[in-house]
Amino acid sequence: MFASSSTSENSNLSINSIGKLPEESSVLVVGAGGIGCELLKSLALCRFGSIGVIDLDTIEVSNLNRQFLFRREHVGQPKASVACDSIRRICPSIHIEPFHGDVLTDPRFDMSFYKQYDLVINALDNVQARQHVNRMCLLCSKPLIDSGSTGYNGQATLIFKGRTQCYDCIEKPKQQRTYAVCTIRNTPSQPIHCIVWAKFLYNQLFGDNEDPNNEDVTPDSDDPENANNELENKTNGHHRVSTRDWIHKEMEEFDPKRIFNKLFFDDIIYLTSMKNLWEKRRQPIPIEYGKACLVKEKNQNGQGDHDESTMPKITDQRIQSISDYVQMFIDSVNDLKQRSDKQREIALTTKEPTFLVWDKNDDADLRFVTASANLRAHIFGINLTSKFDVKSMAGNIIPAVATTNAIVAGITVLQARKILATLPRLSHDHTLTSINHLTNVFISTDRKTGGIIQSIPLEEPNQSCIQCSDLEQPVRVRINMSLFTVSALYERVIRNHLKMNKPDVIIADGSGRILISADDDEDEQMMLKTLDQFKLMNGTILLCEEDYADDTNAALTQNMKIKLMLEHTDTIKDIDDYIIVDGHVIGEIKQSLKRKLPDVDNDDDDDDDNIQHLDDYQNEINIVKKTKRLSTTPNEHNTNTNNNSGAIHMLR
Ligand SMILES: Nc1ncnc2c1ncn2[C@@H]1O[C@H](COP(=O)(O)OP(=O)(O)OP(=O)(O)O)[C@@H](O)[C@H]1O
Ligand SMILES: [Zn+2]
Repeated sequence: MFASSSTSENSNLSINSIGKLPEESSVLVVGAGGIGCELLKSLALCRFGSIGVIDLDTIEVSNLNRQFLFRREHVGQPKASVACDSIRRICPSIHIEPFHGDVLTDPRFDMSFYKQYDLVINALDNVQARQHVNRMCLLCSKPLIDSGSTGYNGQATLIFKGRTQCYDCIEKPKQQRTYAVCTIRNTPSQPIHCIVWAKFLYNQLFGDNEDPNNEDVTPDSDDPENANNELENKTNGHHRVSTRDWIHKEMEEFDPKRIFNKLFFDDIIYLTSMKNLWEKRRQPIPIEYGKACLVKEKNQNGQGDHDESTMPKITDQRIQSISDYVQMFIDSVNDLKQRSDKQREIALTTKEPTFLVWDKNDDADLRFVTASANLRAHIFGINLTSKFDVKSMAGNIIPAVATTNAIVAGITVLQARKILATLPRLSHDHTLTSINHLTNVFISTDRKTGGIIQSIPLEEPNQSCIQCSDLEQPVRVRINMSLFTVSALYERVIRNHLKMNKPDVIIADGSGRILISADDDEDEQMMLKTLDQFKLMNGTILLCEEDYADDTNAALTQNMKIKLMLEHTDTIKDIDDYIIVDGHVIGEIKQSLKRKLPDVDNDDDDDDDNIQHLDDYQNEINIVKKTKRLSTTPNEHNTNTNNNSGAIHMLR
């Protein structure tokens, strides 16, 4: 089926006879959406003996057109369990088990969970979950197939620890386009600018106000284009008031009409006073609530629905009149206000957030963004956008193609069978034999690169990839993420236990986020936050990197890198407790590690016996690469003193 890169590969397929048979194998499928449903059906029909299915979601009407294991009567039920029920009807003898939960955070999905399976398949739709499963499979040495599709393109790529590139080896292109802040706040010229603005507005009214990415929607008076323009005295008393500050006061006696006038009248008047902006642009025209209700046209300039097609359109695909959008704005604001109040109440007694999170599949969320974006577009003389198109643009969606999903799923099952053929039969040793005959498979409509289905040789791991650069296991620390603070992690685990001085702590999720910077002073408030407040989760890997040079004393110089994996457990109830599960410290250590570095509270020297003394290497001037195993004896390091009350248990 594939455009194979060498004929010898085909002959290697005969090793199927000595490899594992599908009926003897267990596969974990993560994601039961578009590809997941196709995949489960194909795995079952190919007689795979045991399948685990993880999905966090429940079934929505919009899934039914392509996720054929689900029917209308299933809407609202968990995808994982309905998918398993449907598969059991096709293959009654199959052993298939659903897991309704988030692969990122659900404590059930720990290393021992992954170890039950011969093979893991990703059928996910987001980078974060894919990265997480990739890391878990590297940790557990499990073969992983990452399947995915975008429109007519797709892939089924193979990941084997230490033998191929992993998911993190290649930097992911930023999926979201970025727009200049001034364009969004002051001078939009395309529908997408208004949609981005409307999503920021949603966050300001109902979302996470502490999220630093939540850009203010108020006119930006620092716009460089408006330099040297005196503002305040030209605004006829319309002062610029930050929407974020304004809304908090306003929420008390909540009036959607006042919000309307602030956004679409007062702020626009202020914008028009920034004269330089409008020298070469059409000036925006403010609208007041009362007058806007009367505008029956689709747009101020007579613009609007340019689609001359005579095809009948479903309601959501139609452009509506301005007065319709005014009504849509008022109604959706009222709906969301009610929901936001309810959410705050729920948050008092649960771990739920206090704010709403925008979701393209939620009708009130979509109505709010459609109405706000179109009212703004009308003011700036920009074409209006239907609710249907807003959903696609705001959700950054490329439509899913059912046929591509079916092809990807078929190829993925073939890939799975080839992998099983490399696993020794009747043995618990999961070491792969030869993988020379395996390839990555891509489906591409770009004909320049070859056939539609292309088979590309596997590549070696990228040595600069954080996951693959060294193959030592990270130090695993078990904590309760909702109790353990950044400060406890830094002081107790990183400085006191791992004996680092002042390392950078980088979140190794591809985002480049730095949790703690060695160069900056510690922000006390931020240090007191718990790890889950930083959206760190079960399985997150932190890279602690220290490049400490003491000019006056070479013995204090150290260059260390330690990978720290966070494992969440609800069973730890004390905010200071943590458990080091096992691991290696990997470091490039100059001279002696048994030192007293400045600023490090070394009162608790209980690790000294385990620190390798490098005195024997004193004459070596070159950096020595050393691996130090932390203790493996349970409770050997159980310290419970007053000044260091965190209980440390060392387990294997
Ligand atoms: N962290 C996660 N844990 C478990 N399942 C996940 C996680 N992230 C995504 N998924 C699941 O992966 C599946 C991906 O399927 P798909 O790409 O078809 O998306 P969808 O949400 O079903 O469809 P659409 O986004 O088009 O509405 C979804 O069912 C989703 O619930
Ligand atoms: Zn890698």
